[in-house]
Amino acid sequence: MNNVVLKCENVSKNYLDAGNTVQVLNEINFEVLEGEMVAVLGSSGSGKSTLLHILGTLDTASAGHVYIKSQDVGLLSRSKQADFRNENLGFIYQFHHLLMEFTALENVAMPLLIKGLKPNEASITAKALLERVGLGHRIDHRPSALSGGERQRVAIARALVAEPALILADEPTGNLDKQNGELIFDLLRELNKTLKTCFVVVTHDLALAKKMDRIVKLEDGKLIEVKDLA
Ligand SMILES: Nc1ncnc2c1ncn2[C@@H]1O[C@H](COP(=O)(O)OP(=O)(O)OP(=O)(O)O)[C@@H](O)[C@H]1O
Repeated sequence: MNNVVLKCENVSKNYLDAGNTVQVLNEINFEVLEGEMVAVLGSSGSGKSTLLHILGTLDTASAGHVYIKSQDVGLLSRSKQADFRNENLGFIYQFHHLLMEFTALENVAMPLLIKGLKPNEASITAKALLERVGLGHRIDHRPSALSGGERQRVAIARALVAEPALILADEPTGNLDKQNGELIFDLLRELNKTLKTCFVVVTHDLALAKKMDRIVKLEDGKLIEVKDLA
């Protein structure tokens, strides 16, 4: 039987805007199975980032439940949610929040140190992954000495290094040229195949979406399955 890694049950999100309630997400029901890569499409303002933040426990739903590996994450305290994120989730965001005072290697090693690995082991694993994303020659650089695309690849390596069950990505290849975009997608796909890592990827890039196992689209607060992408 397929394992459900992520499940949204009647998830809604409202914002109060100048005294009016705006419903961005309207009773979303959604499942991601172990080993699935799912693309989330939707026009600007349709709620893609809002949904991704709720799935990643970085924001709370106005109603409904999010289960990750059967845990109702809304029932956890803030500090338990942080532990849960470190243990189970990886994030790839456009504004990647690298730690500016640390090198690329130290940024990527950080999740492993938090997990309790010895510095030497963390460093070896982080270095190998930085080489995989084409940054073997940049490991000792701080983010300020890297280009936007290089920073993006450091952030991707950091999201992947601890081998989380679920990776939430917002335009993961957005800042990259075609060649590096393909390199990153191939790496994500390899991780997906070897470790059955799940991906939920928000993107406007239809070519990237078509490479996923499944495509969904946010429209008028609802999430709909897209069968054929024109
Ligand atoms: N804190 C907030 N307060 C009020 N409204 C908000 C807030 N955050 C988001 N919104 C509104 O919710 C809607 C969805 O925003 P969201 O950022 O999730 O869209 P998106 O699909 O990710 O857009 P884009 O593709 O442009 O990044 C927008 O209309 C936005 O203005």
